[in-house]
Amino acid sequence: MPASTMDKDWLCFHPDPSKPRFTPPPGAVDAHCHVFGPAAVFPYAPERKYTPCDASQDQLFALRDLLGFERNVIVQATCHGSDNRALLDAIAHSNGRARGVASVAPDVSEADLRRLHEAGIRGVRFNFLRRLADFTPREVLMNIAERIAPLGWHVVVYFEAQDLPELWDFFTRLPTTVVVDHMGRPDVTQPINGPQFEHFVRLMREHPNVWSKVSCPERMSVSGPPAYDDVVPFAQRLVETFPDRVLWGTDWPHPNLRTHMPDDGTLVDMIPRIARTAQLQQQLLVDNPMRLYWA
Ligand SMILES: O=C(O)c1cc(C(=O)O)oc(=O)c1
Repeated sequence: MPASTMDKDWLCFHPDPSKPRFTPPPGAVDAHCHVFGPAAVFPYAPERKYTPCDASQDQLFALRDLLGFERNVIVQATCHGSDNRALLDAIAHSNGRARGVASVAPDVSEADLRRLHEAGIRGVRFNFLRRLADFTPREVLMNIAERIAPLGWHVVVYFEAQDLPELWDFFTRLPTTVVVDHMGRPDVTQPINGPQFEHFVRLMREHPNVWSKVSCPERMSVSGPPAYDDVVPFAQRLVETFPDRVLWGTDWPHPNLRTHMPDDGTLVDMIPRIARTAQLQQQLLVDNPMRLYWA
């Protein structure tokens, strides 16, 4: 099978997203999105767990403009492993309007880290979902975290809520800002004040270096599109409790969705439901991501 043949059941991103009704504030940042390939130029990693459709930097930048955003934070997708070339090329062609979160190999050199910084990388991503990445020992990850800390970078962590108890000690020992992808993937059929989500809120309350992305309703919702009503209270609670430690992103091109592909315009229209004042929207979309990525 050629390297670029996408998985049989792969859903490609929405071909024609709507223009949102909500207008983001000037300078808004889509702080979680990816590029895939194109594989002919930037091949997918041999150790990848999925083969997606190509989703290029030009398509990402066109979406950014359609949605009314000014900047992107591009997060290394697991299908590219620790080969960050597609990500770096996208940042290089963004006219200063993109920064990135990379994946790095344990033996990455100091010189490589400095080059990544020059190229616009401001964090590394650790993935704890076995369907996406192979297990890496905690001490190996801790060593990477200790080496990126002096650069002022942060660690982005992706895990599912049921794994937080086991990961708690590791997360709370990290020497950097820690940014949690997709609210720590709560089971939104459980109560908002039930033990699972309370545990995550406690992590953020007790550890002021922990931030959360209030992203990916399309992944968590059981009630489904276009409103994703069941996810709203979870995101709203984090935005209102920790207004200076939340980020928002589209998650375009939405890897591994199986049931439907969201209209990205609809996702943007959820923002005023989760950040209900102009002040909260300004923090979520502009002030917080600018502090973390463009300071
Ligand atoms: O849930 C996922 O499948 C997923 C995958 C990736 C990735 O492969 O990098 O990134 C995400 O933010 C979410």
